[in-house]
This record gives sequence, C-alpha cells and structure tokens, in this order.
Amino acid sequence: MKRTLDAAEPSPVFLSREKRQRLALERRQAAVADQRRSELPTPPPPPHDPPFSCRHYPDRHHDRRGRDQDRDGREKDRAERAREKELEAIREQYLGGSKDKKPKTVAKPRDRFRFDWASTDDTSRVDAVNNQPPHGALLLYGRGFLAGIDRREQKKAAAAALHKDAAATYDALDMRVDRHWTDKRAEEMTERDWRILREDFGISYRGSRVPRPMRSWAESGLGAELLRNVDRAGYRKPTPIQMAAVPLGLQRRDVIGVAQTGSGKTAAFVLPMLAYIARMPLPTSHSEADEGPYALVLAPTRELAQQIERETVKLAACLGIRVVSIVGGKSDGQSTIQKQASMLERGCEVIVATPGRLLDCLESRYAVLNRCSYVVLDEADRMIDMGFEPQVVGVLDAMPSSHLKPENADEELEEARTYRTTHMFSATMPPAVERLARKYLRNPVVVTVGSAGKAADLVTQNVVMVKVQEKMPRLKRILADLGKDRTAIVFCNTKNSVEKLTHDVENAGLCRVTALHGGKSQDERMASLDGFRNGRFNVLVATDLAARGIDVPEVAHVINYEMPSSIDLYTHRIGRTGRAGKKGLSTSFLTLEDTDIFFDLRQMLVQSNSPVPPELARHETSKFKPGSLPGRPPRRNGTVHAYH
Ligand SMILES: Nc1ncnc2c1ncn2[C@@H]1O[C@H](COP(=O)(O)OP(=O)(O)OP(=O)(O)O)[C@@H](O)[C@H]1O
Repeated sequence: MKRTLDAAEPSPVFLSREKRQRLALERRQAAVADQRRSELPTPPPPPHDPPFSCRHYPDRHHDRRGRDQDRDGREKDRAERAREKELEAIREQYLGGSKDKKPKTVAKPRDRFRFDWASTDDTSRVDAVNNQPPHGALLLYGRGFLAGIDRREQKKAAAAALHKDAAATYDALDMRVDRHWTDKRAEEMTERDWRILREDFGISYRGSRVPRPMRSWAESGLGAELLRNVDRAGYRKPTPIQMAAVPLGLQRRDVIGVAQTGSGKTAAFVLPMLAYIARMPLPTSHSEADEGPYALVLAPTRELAQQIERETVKLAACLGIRVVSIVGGKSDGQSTIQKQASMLERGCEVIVATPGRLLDCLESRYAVLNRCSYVVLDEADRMIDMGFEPQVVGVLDAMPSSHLKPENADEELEEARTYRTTHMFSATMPPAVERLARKYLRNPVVVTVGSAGKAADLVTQNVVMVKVQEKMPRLKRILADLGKDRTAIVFCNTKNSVEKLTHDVENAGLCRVTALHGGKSQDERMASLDGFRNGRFNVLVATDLAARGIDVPEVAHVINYEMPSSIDLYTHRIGRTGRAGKKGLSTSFLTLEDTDIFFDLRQMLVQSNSPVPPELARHETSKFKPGSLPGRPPRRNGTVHAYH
C-alpha cells in the first residue's frame, strides 16, 4: 500500500542554485505578467452611436480620442518602469545587490573645527592692551620676517600673557604650594589643615557643633593669669587631650574625654573649670559661701583626689580660688570629716572629693552644692568598678537639677542662665559608664586621643611566662639592675601579698622600699606615697590603689608581680611609667593561673607590637574571649567610649 502511495508521488529532484534562481525568476515574471494583464485597461468599446453631445461636436470627439491614446501610452510607460523596478528588486533579492555600500562619513562634533570665539563675536575688534587684533596674526612689516609675521614675537607675547594670567589666578585662588598648618595663623587654616592637625595628634571627636582644637596656649582663650600659671607649671605646649578638651570646656560643653595614661587629662579639665570660676563673682559674705562651691571633681581614690587638688591649686595660683579636698580616712587618730567640715565652713570654690565621703558630708549638711554647675568625674569607670555608682549618683542628685541643660540638643540655651557642665575623663571607658553618661550628660562631645583603652605608646611592654617560684629571683634581678637611683612600682593584687613582698624585698637589701595599700591608715598611705615621690624610697610595692591616676614623675619601671584581673587595670598600672612624653618600661610576670586575662593581654600585645610569649600565643584561652564559644567571633565587650 505504502509502495503504491510512494509511486504516486514524484520523488524530490535536486536543483542547483542557478536553476532555482532561474525558475524563481520565471515564476515571478509569469506572476507579474498575470498581474499586468489583469490591470490593463478594458479595451475600447466597439464603435456605436456617439452620445448626443458628440454627435453634435465631431472635432471635440476627435480630440478626446487623441488624449485617450496619449494616456494609454503614459500608463504603458509607467507600467514598464514599474515592471523593471520590480525585476530589479527580485534580482537584488536573489542575486544580491550590485551597488557598493560605502559607509557615509559624517564628521563627529569633536572632529569639527571649532573657533575659539563665538560666531557673534566681533573678531575685527582691536585688542586695547596690545593694540592688535586679538585673534589675528601679528603683522610686523619691515621686521624682516616672511609676510611681516614675526612668529617669535608672537610666541613671546603669548607666553608673557599666559604668565600674567597664571600669576593672577595663583594669587586669587591661593594656589601657592600649600604651607604646613604650623606655618599658618589660625584664621588662615583651611578645613584640610584642621583635619591634618587632628590626624597629627590622633584627636577624634563624636558629637555635634564641635569647636576647633586649640593649637597653642596663646590661642586657647584662657585668661592671662591662667596662662601665666600654665607657664609656671612648665607646660610649654598643650598635650593633644588639652588641645581638644580645653576649647570644649570653655564653651561649657559636656565632654567624655578618653586619652592615654600620663597625657595631661587633669589640666585638660582643670583649666576650663578654673576659667569658668574666674568669671564668677567671688563670695563676699558668709551666706554666699554657704551655697557651696562652683565646681566639683570626683575621683575614685583619696590619693588621686589629693593629687588633683594639688594640680588645681598649682594652676589656680593668684586667682583667689580656694580648693578643698574631701576624702575618707582618719588622720592623727581624729576623723578628717571634722577638719574638712571646718574648711568647708570657711568657703571654697572647688571641691575635689571621693564620692563616698562627699555623700556623707552632704547628708550631714557639712557640704552643700547649691551653686555647683561644673562637675568632673575623673576615672569615672573606676568609680563604677569599685561599686561607687550609688554614691556618685547621690552626689549628682544633690546638685540643683534646674541647672541641667535641656535634653533636646536643638533647644536654645538661655544666655542669662547657668547650666551644668559635666565632664568624664579616663584612659578607658567601658560600657558601664554609659548608664551614668546617659543620665547626666547632655549632648556630649566624645573626644578620643589615640585609641580608647590603649596602653601608652611610650611604654615598652615586656611579658614573661613564669612559674610562681621563679618570680622572686626574677624580681631581684630587675631591682638589682634598677639600682638605688631609679624608681619602680611593683604591683600585687592583695594587701597581704603587698606586705609579704615588701618584707622580702626589704630583706634582700636591694632598694629603699615602701608599701601602699587600702589596709593602711590615711597617714601611712600619705607617708608612703610622699616618701616615694620625694625619693626617700625608690621602690613602691602597691595594690591597685596606686594604679589609677597616680602621677609620680620619672618612674622607670612598672612590674606586675601579680597580674591584674582585667586588661583595663593592666593599662592603668603600666601607665604609671612613660608619662608626660617620657619613655617607660613594664615587666609582667604571667603564670598559667592568669587565664582570665590571656585573651585581652594577647590582643593588647599584638596591637602594640610587643612580643607575645610563645606559651601565651599557644594557649587555647588566649584565642577565645572568656565566655565566648570557640568558632564564634568573640563578643565585642571591650572599651566603648560613646553612647549615641
Ligand atoms: N602640657 C603639658 N606639658 C608638659 N607636661 C604636662 C602637660 N600637661 C600635663 N603635664 C604633666 O604630665 C603628667 C601627667 O599628667 P596627668 O596626671 O594629668 O595625666 P593623666 O592623663 O591624668 O594620667 P592618668 O590617666 O594616669 O590619670 C603630670 O606630671 C603633669 O604635670
């Protein structure tokens, strides 16, 4: 059946390309011919009686026939041309076009010649200055050059004009090779100069409407008397934290200041505080004195409070500003509170206090803070660490809340009103400080010099992994190297270990040693520290009482005989050396018991490019933050210094 069907259909025949084209052409011609035939006008009707009109006008009939013939001829021509055109199109379709297709070249706008004057300009105008056509060639007939055109002269004139223009632009836009900011006056400083200055000193700010740092004491805006006292103190140039914080203090802005140990933070808050008090009327009567001081400084330890008192007295010389320190403890068997109460009764402009003792005085009405509107919390983090937060809050709440600035930073401050200014300063600002700052600071500026929580760059950190029994022989070697002229502080963690170590060192006879810890009476503590300061002793064995803020110039070596429990304490301890621009050395005895600090210590050593002992680097605990899970990045719980 299939075979019969196949036989019925003709089998496909292969046709060459030429044949296919020819057949297609023929088919197309036939189709066109058919179409033409169908379009041809119908043949003229057979002769019949002309219509009525023709019958009466034979000439007209003759003309009309002639016109018909002409029209036929034209239509024929048109059809012929159309046919040729069509054939041409078919040929082009199947055989390809014979015309060369050259791309048209159109001049792009940038290739087109442009005159450097507008078409509307009158180029025939004579240049008034050079008395020559501005765009024409300089015609110098008789000068011996071809066609009177002196190209050399023209070039010279053009170069001179260019030079004149460039000099004018240079002066107008200050395009001179820029001078360093140190060679400029404050008014000449550009935004870029201020940025370079901040980078040069590692100063960074967070906050709004931050005033520029001061570049020198002369530009500080402190009064003449204060500047004289600064000069007398030997402070030739402000330190970076002073450059940043003094202008802020003078503007009565709230400040959180973070700068390395020994970088002059005390003067950074004391100077603007004294400038504020110097502008206030000094009390003339008892009743005014009863209103309390203008300013208050809180510090975590008695020693630090007394040190700040000394610095304030030094810088307030000749200003008639009275400073009283209110710290705990007993003196001469008698409670210091009575002594301090009688001093307060006489009146003062500044109180420097530890929070616990001041709160006692406030509660027993020895002290009042009715007109106090300048508060500094020095080592605020330590006060919280030591559990003094309730006392600090108690003291701050004893001040008139009406002095607090409005919470809304955009709200206008009244000119005539005195608002409270609150400053917090430390070398470390852990997140715990945030709570306090949030409650008592208004729109503060956070100023950081270097990196927050970083150990002072000037301290060489040496950490050695030891066994407990190796500590004493090593310490003896260090003290022997130290000699009797240079000074060192040796830190232990408890009163007992301070006592024991002091005894052992004394017996070794290598140095003049004294001890400082919280178990001693106030007089003993003062005797130890003063003895160390004035050189009677050259080695101080101490607890963390001496870790914060204590400023003894020229401490050559700090030894962590026992490691502190936190990295912040480590930072403050080693910061007792390498102060006020001098270099220092620290040695820390690390044992396998001190795993709590391994992680942070390793990080700190790496950050400060100090050698990491191989035992510490290898230890598992040094790789993970205590409490974090291995494999997960440690929680960022480190030093934070802002709370926005
Ligand atoms: N501008 C200055 N020029 C030279 N020395 C200065 C200057 N300002 C302060 N000092 C000195 O630098 C030393 C350290 O100052 P200060 O005790 O204020 O440092 P600190 O930053 O508070 O340190 P810490 O964080 O340990 O409390 C002091 O002896 C002080 O007299």
